[in-house]
Amino acid sequence: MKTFAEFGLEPKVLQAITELGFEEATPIQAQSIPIALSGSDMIGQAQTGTGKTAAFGIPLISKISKEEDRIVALIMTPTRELAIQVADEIEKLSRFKGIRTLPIYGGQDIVRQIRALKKKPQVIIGTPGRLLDHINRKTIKLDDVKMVVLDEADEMLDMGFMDDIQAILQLVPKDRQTMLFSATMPPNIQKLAQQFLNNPQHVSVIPKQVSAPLIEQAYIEVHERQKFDALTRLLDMESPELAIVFGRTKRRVDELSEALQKRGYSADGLHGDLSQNQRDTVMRKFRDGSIDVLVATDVAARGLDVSGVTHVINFDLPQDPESYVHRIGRTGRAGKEGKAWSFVTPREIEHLHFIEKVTRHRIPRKPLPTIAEAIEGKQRLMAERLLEIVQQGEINEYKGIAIHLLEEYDSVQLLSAAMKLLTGNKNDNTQIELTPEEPIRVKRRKPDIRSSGRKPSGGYGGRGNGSGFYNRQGRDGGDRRGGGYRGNKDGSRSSEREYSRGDRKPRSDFDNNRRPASKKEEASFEK
Ligand SMILES: Nc1ncnc2c1ncn2[C@@H]1O[C@H](COP(=O)(O)OP(=O)(O)OP(=O)(O)O)[C@@H](O)[C@H]1O
Ligand SMILES: [Mg+2]
Repeated sequence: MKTFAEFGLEPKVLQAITELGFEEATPIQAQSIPIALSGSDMIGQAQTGTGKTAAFGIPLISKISKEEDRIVALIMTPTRELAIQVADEIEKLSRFKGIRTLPIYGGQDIVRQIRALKKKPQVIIGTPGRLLDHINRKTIKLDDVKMVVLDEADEMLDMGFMDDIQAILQLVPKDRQTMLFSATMPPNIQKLAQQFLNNPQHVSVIPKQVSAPLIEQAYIEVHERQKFDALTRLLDMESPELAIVFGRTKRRVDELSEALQKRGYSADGLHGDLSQNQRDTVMRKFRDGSIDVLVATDVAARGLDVSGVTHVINFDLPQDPESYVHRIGRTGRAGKEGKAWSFVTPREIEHLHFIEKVTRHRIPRKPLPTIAEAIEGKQRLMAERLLEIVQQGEINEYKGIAIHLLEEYDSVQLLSAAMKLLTGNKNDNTQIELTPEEPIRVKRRKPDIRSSGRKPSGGYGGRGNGSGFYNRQGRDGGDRRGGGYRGNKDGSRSSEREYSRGDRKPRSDFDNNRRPASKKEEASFEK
């Protein structure tokens, strides 16, 4: 293990790293930091939650002078939430050095961004669409950019950002340093790397399994109509500190977060159709713990780092194994443990096996939590909360009435009644009906892709899963977005992607007679 002092970093950067509580460099950091400091281009791959942000962030800020009054570094991320988060981490890393960072993303008032740009930030972190918008308006100039980072590059291409990224990179002076981080290395990423990276060094922390080892995975077999009860029982049984529940569609996320709220859970939803203000508010609440269940589409699958996420629940299975890996990677981060549960309908078992095969990890089956287990979980939580309050003290004003009650009633009875009062805040009788989702099926992949194997090192080797999945044919972003998105900068694309992953039109063979073909649903598929 390497300490950060061994990289020869300046004291102000070291001090910030210490304040962040980082003691040793993670493997991807140990390998990337010296390469990035040397000025070489690089391509990095490592498991979720292993500190890739600091792996490029530390060398990046180390190479910037405080006196600089132009944009010298540009970081691109696929989603707005990620732009904010990465900006935040870079800012923390450079707080003693005093580097100015600015996140730039769609959905935010452009005039406000232009005003912020006048304060001469040195590092810009943004989504490609909005960045290009500023470049075209000449409110962002790239003439002095010396470092470019593409974070979650494969995802950006999947979202249809290839043209924008190419347009941006063409405008950055050629003698820059470029760092590309990507979970997978499909041909379109390789093409991008060939086109824009100069003799890149590959850093691939090759794990035995694709997903982070600290995540305990399990699945529960449920019928579509049992899913909601299964979820509430699971939440009660496990009482997560913070949980992310992934739903397949925006409609699903809306219905589910509303249903959870009705049942008394502190939950809220996140997807690409919400206004930027709503998205920011939900994320802020989740980060500060004022909501403890975040219901989200895949917009939250990549890169998001919220400490305290103890559980990820796939209410609906994702279409792609790679999306599964990213979703569950929202827990089990930075050396902490986490649990990932997936609901699988009987018709999706084959798809689950496919995910197991690609991720090279057997996912054990667990039984549906019983009502008794759910109640027990709730009681345990209440008992914990009671004891916490006892330890905190500050209950003197209740002691008088307590003594008075104890003179007349039995202590066990009194405490039980108090617990009943505490646990009874959830309105379990509210009828909940969710619009059913169609089951996910195994997508037929070209046989040569799955059997191609991968090169463990030195090439575009993927993450070491050995299945060749990470080398599969690229789903070229360019033809995903269709013709009509231009001028509707990156916000709309994130929403398109939410559909393109799993929200296929309902198939005629899916429960046609049970499926209410509501207008809302149809509209949501047409968008
Ligand atoms: N050396 C370190 N020691 C301890 N914690 C660290 C270290 N480096 C980073 N972290 C913390 O680990 C968490 C995960 O880091 P980060 O978000 O960069 O992971 P990632 O590899 O980019 O994950 P993902 O693939 O999901 O994007 C963050 O909270 C970060 O502050
Ligand atoms: Mg990341």
